[in-house]
Amino acid sequence: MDIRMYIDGEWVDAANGETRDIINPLDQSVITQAAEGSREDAVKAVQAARRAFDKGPWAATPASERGAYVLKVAQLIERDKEELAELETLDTGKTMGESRADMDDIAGVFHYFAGLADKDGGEYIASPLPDSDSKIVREPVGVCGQITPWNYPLLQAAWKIAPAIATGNTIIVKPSEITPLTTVKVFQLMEEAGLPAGVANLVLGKGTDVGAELSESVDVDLISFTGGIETGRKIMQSATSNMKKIALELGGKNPNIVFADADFDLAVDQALNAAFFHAGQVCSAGARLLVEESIHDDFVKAIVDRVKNIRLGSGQDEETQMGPLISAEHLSKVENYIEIGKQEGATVAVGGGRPDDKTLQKGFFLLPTIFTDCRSDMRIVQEEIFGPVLTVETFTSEEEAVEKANDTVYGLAGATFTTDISKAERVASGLRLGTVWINDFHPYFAQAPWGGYKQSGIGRELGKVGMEEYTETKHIFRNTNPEALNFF
Ligand SMILES: NC(=O)c1ccc[n+]([C@@H]2O[C@H](COP(=O)([O-])OP(=O)(O)OC[C@H]3O[C@@H](n4cnc5c(N)ncnc54)[C@H](O)[C@@H]3O)[C@@H](O)[C@H]2O)c1
Ligand SMILES: C[N+](C)(C)CC=O
Repeated sequence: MDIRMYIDGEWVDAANGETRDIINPLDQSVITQAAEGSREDAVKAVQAARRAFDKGPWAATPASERGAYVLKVAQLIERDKEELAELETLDTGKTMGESRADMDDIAGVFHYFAGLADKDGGEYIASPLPDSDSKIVREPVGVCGQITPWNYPLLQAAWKIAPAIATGNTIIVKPSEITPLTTVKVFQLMEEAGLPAGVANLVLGKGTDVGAELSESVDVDLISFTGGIETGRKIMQSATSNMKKIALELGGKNPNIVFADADFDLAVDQALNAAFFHAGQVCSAGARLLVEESIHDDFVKAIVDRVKNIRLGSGQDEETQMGPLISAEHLSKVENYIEIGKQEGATVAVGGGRPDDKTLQKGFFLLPTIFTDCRSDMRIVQEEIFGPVLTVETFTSEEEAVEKANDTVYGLAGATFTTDISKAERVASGLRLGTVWINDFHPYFAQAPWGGYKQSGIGRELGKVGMEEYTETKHIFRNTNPEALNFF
């Protein structure tokens, strides 16, 4: 597959000719080489997007027509779903089941925003002044930079691309430099759908070059970023160059609260799903288990027994339940956290190292790991590890559970398991999180907003509110009987 950039309707190599090896996390083989863009390429893409917004017809194209383009992209994604899923698995190591679920979500997101594109006709409000009309309309923000991470490469891009182009913006997408494959493929599909030149641009390359250029550029009106908290901080600072709008989807340290009255088997099953789906490399992973003290020992025994049976392997093998981590660098970061946990006095109940299986030695595999005897003040409980590592704490009252769950700088998502629905509703209301699941973990879909409280982010993606992030609100006031005031 030709991994080049798409700028102003043309597929191009990096201006300086640089390329990067794209590594398969399963066995460290080189999948392909990708163009490695620089600031120079980012500047060209911003200029193309600027021209397409300021001079092109895109923003003024009827919303129903823009919606039709977005719908066409959805249909092309559905047509190529299996190929896209295979590419995502190759690039990230996630299982084919996980990749197929991503592709379903991605097609759903394009369908949803295609449908919303022409639904907002503005609104008249009751003007308090006589002889006047007062109308509120929403218009596109302008040129949008969109920076995405490696864990859900295409899904996170789709959440940004679909609402942005549906509302008449022009975009420059910068995927993670280590996982560009599916984003490139979807740009090929957008070209096939007939999107005009300059409306959607793709620049590959490092965050510190391409990403920084997009965040600093005074020609970019909005930056939408999904990634780590420290990168988010830098982007927020760079965005002050022209006070661009920012949307930040950052990390999480997500609590999963299990009460003694929960359906035990369901809660065990979902605690594993929460923590180990995609090897825990999920912003909303339920990495922090809070179990009511009276069932702690039984619960830990049950999850440890099941964790021992999790099948590690190639994402392409339909029997595999957990793939490798994304890179050598990330594996070493997660292993370091396991050492920190031991030094802090937590107990490794299961896992804690790399697998012995000889067939897995070339991949970035780590055994699913559970720490017990954890305290809220430990680094492994407070910091986002972003790997298959679960910490377990206990509580003895509803109030203590909520207090402990809220005791991190993050506020992305979390869950509670109980058969007492009133208790579940009280807990959901007490949690300072953007998403709360009751008796479930992980569901998200195009219709519901996604985003974080506290340091998990700013703004929301998905839902109507996610669409509004890509619009400016304008008040148009018309005096229907103008007369001179003669003040001066
Ligand atoms: N809240 C959410 O919805 C959500 C979803 C997925 C991932 N995440 C978070 O993403 C993180 C993992 O992803 P990652 O390791 O790719 O994150 P990262 O912050 O290292 O990188 C994300 C993107 O930012 C770019 N980047 C890096 N430095 C930059 C800079 N100085 N200026 C501009 N761009 C820069 C990278 O090249 C990449 O494209 C985790 O913290 C995870 O929780 C959050
Ligand atoms: C937003 N989500 C859950 C799809 C991916 C987070 O990493």
